[in-house]
Amino acid sequence: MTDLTPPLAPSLSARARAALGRRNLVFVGLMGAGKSAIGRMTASQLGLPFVDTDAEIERVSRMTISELFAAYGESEFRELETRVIKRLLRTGPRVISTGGGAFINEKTRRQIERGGISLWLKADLDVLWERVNKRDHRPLLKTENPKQTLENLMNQRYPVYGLADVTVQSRDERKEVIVDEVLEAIVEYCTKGRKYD
Ligand SMILES: Nc1ncnc2c1ncn2[C@@H]1O[C@H](COP(=O)(O)OP(=O)(O)O)[C@@H](O)[C@H]1O
Ligand SMILES: O=C(O)C1=C[C@@H](OP(=O)(O)O)[C@@H](O)[C@H](O)C1
Ligand SMILES: [Mg+2]
Repeated sequence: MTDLTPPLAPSLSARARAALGRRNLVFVGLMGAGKSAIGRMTASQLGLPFVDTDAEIERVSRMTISELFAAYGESEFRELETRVIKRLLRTGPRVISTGGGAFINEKTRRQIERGGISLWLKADLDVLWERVNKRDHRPLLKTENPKQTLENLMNQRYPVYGLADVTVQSRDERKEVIVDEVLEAIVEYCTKGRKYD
């Protein structure tokens, strides 16, 4: 007997995976935007390996990010971050979540531009603050007024994050919803071949 059931339409994950092809997907954006959490879930939906650059830096240096900042300062951390990201971009495809400063560094940004699709998870100050004030592992926020520091970083960095290929709004919404929006945005960007926001 012939099976007359119509073929199922490809799922959103499958369409996004096909659209991405051999390219890496690189999450950028400010601390608390959800790069690590949403990046990991997106990788799982795409069936791709996931790497968080902060975790990779901690693994190779056998130090925490806070220890690295304290022992060697931010500029040494950035050197290490650039080297790690360059290596990760060389093979793929994979999903890479960067630390908030990575895309701001010109050298690292050029590497990301060459090696993958950059996706800015954009969020309002209050959303970011709600998320980051629960933990204290971010050395840049160990200041007198961390919320003000975060706002200053927003003002400095948002024009640069705006150079990313794709922008998705991270907000007070379930992570699964944001992941679906990320997948939709990838399909849209890859099929239309232009900046998406
Ligand atoms: N859509 C979301 N809803 C609720 N919590 C979120 C959402 N996205 C991220 N988070 C939480 O916010 C915190 C910061 O997220 P994280 O992925 O570490 O951000 P980043 O890597 O951009 O600094 C984590 O506890 C994470 O689980
Ligand atoms: O914004 C930044 O410069 C940083 C963000 C952090 O990562 P998350 O954005 O994942 O918190 C981490 O790389 C380091 O503390 C510096
Ligand atoms: Mg992170």
